[in-house]
Amino acid sequence: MRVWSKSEAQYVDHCIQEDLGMPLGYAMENAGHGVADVISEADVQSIFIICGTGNNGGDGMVAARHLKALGKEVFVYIIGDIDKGTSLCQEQFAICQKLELITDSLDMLPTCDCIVDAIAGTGVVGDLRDDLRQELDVIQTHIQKMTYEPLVVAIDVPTGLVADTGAVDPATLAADVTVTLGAVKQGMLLYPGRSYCGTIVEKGLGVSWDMFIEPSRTMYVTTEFAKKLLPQRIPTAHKGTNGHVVILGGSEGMYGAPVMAAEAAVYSGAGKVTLAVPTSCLDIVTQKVMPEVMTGSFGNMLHVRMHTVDKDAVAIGPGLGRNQEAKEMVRNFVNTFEGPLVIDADGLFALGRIETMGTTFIDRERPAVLTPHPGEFAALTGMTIADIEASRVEVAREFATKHNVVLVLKGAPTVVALPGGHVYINGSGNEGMGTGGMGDVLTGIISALIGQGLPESRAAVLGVFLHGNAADRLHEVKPFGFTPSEVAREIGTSIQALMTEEE
Ligand SMILES: NC(=O)C1=CN([C@@H]2O[C@H](COP(=O)(O)OP(=O)(O)OC[C@H]3O[C@@H](n4cnc5c(N)ncnc54)[C@H](OP(=O)(O)O)[C@@H]3O)[C@@H](O)[C@H]2O)[C@@H](O)CC1
Ligand SMILES: Nc1ncnc2c1ncn2[C@@H]1O[C@H](COP(=O)(O)OP(=O)(O)O)[C@@H](O)[C@H]1O
Ligand SMILES: [K+]
Repeated sequence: MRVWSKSEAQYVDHCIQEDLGMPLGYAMENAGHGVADVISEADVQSIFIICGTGNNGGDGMVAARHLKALGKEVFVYIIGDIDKGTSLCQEQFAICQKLELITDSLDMLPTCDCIVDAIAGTGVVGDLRDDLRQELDVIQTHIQKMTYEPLVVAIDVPTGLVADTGAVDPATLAADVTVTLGAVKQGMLLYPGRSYCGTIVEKGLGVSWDMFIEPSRTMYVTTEFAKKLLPQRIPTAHKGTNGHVVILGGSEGMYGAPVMAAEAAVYSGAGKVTLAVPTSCLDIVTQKVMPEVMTGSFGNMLHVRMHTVDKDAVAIGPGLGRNQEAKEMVRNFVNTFEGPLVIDADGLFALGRIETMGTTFIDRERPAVLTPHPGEFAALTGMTIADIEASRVEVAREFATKHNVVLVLKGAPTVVALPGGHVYINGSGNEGMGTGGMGDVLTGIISALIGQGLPESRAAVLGVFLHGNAADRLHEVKPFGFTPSEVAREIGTSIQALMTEEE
């Protein structure tokens, strides 16, 4: 599903008029009609529509007209000075006035079973002004006093949700349904914004927009989308064609991380998996790991090279430790290994600031996959975690393009940014995943998918989705307390569910 930034929404708005010569009112008519369709499908009879004086308010008034025509009781309440509104908004206001839909008080709001937020959409500039905040607070108080819960519908975005970042004004009304126009806005998929949107329904503008903006620059990864990324298995597939994955990790006291990564690779369909650990860890790791995983050890770079030469995917980092020796080993390996590579956890730590790696990543023919959580990404970039979280899509995009890597910036939601500048916002996963080892499992999944022949970009996007989807299945049974290993064991079921998903 395509995701729009605020500037893309505004650019489409511009192109509809300038390039197509189509009056924007046509798009508004479609938008408002779409909103009315959604509301009319809900079991509500009386609708209180709160409109601003921009085009979002215009959409609200178009919806009002359609809902009235469907026999609903409709009230339109305007916030702001209509005389200073956009011409389209004024035009719709004049019609609504003649239809006697306009009310100048909130008195009827508590009698309605649906409240529509058409105050503002992508046109909000800066923080909400205090006068609007006060109006929203009054509306909120009215809603809270109601003896039943009205259906709250937001048009395009809930007013005060920042369309690019997902930041939300304290006065923003939380919606049960957000009818978004053209395409979902980025901030609706990012927290805290995501919690304010309720169910997201996309409605078209009556015109295709993909001739104006790149159709795939930012995508939301849904089940239908992920299904298209699955690897195909030929009937004659054997362990040689399904990829040999090597996990390099482990250190004294950190045996679990590489074991979980290796086992996740097995559960994700790798043909063969070798877990290579420092010599001192070999015995204990061999006892711990499932029998399907082969084990090996390394004491120097030569051993590391022997384990990794000609392999189909190599992941470095889980549980490797942070001592100088480990750090040098990682840097040396990353600087010289040209095969398919995933770097996670202590492997990322060893890189330090990404600039210290010179042109290592830029020179690679196959981009490396880096899987940092925000803390690790902060160490790679020198940014604060707060700044990363405030614009995770844009910082991920910039990093991936600048350094020629597939960046998996983990979190809620995880975003995958590709060297070409495309970003995939993951649509699976849940809060039950916040438990040690969950990232190690993801590393194993992505490595196994690369080993099965998927390009790094596709493996990362699909791997992140499958990881979250497997956890979502466990979450249905228990909200938290499921383990990373259980998530790994669920991957096959997630793949099966994707395969049988209806188009
Ligand atoms: N994409 C498309 O192709 C199409 C898009 N369409 C629709 O157009 C919408 C965008 O419309 P837009 O650009 O007119 O702005 P919009 O969201 O109504 O906001 C303006 C209102 O917000 C207010 N306001 C602003 N800042 C504020 C603040 N800090 N604090 C307080 N108030 C503030 C501002 O008040 P003012 O500052 O003028 O007093 C005014 O009332 C878009 O979301 C979608 O719904 C469809 O109609 C068809 C095709
Ligand atoms: N609230 C959440 N919603 C969705 N995914 C989450 C959430 N919390 C954690 N995750 C996922 O769990 C994984 C945790 O990875 P990481 O922090 O590297 O764990 P570890 O270092 O313990 O292996 C990431 O893939 C992350 O996206
Ligand atoms: K709105």
